[in-house]
Amino acid sequence: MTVTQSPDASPTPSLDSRVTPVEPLLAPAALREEIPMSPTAGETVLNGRYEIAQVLNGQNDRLVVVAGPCSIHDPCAALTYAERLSDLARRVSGSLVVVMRVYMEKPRTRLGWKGLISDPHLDGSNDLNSGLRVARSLMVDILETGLPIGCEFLDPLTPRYFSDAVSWGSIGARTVQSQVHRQLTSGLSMPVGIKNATSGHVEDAVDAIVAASKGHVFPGIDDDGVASIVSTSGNPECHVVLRGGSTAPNYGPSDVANALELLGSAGLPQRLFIDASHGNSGKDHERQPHVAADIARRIAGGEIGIAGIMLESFLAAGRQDLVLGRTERLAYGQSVTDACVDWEQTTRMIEELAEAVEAGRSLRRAGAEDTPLLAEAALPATLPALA
Ligand SMILES: O=C[C@H](O)[C@H](O)COP(=O)(O)O
Ligand SMILES: C=C(OP(=O)(O)O)C(=O)O
Repeated sequence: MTVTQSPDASPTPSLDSRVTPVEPLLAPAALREEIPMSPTAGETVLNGRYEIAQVLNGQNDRLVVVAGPCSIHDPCAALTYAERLSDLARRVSGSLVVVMRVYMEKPRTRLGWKGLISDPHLDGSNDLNSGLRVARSLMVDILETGLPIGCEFLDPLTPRYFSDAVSWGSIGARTVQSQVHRQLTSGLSMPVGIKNATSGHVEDAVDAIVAASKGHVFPGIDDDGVASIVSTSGNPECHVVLRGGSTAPNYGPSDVANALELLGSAGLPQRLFIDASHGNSGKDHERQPHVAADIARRIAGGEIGIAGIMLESFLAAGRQDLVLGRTERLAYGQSVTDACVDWEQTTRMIEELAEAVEAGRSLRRAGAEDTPLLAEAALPATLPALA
């Protein structure tokens, strides 16, 4: 068969038959210079990382609460939420380390809006350079309220643009088995929660923690955006997040005990987070308070394996459909991805969790022995020295 080629065809016809023009992406260093972090914001990031690591390794008996919208679509509403959460966080700081969920990248089951970095104008124009600017700028503003930030890392290139602003990272249920994400995690500078797979399998998260704890060498970009060979030293601060599965939740005492046993048999610290949303609430926001109340009751009763909880929460309850290009139709402060609990419910849940931590403490103080949250022997040799 003779293949004829048109005169204006690509000089490499086997390349790019499905790629429309490639455009330049701004460089990470240029973005960081354009939107710098103040010393106060930088201190919030480092304090957040330090406090979360201390809770994870049992040196601090508070509970980490990662709360915020399923996704950020409106920076103004997100900042209003941050200001409220920051006040609440200060009030409960004796019992809880509150981190705001600032999710800028959304992994989709099939198709859908992929988050503020991918499509900041919510109109399908996919203006990634603006998306990176809006995302970093909002993160810096949130840090100024004194709140540390948590987010999911989805694209392997984007962390260089904003990971310096993040105190807690997550690898999601859809990417937990991905080698690319495990390599990425091995080089992240903060504690990272690894979700169980959407199937409910916790083993995948344990495998990812082991893989990410070691150093890797892989392709990436440098601060100038140049394709580079990246070498990492491994991340010893990864932990499981139980998020439920497609057929059942996994926040109950036996689910936690099984996950802790899996961690123990892999030589990992026996502490984990629980996501009150997603598979643990069947994506029904009205079930989240029940999940959080159950966890609060168990913490008050002395259960010690739970280091953190995730809540999907925003100003208004529920969710709404996003029609690309029709943002004037959107209700203020309501999620455009998964349904969230509203601000009033969030306050009640966080206060209840703070009381539970205090009750658990009193129980331990009253006990004949002072039960450590994590036995010294269970700490991995690789844990970094905490200043
Ligand atoms: O947390 C958000 C969603 O659960 C996740 O991005 C998947 O969303 P989808 O199933 O609506 O695509
Ligand atoms: C996508 C998320 O969760 P999961 O990976 O558990 O589905 C999320 O927390 O936004």
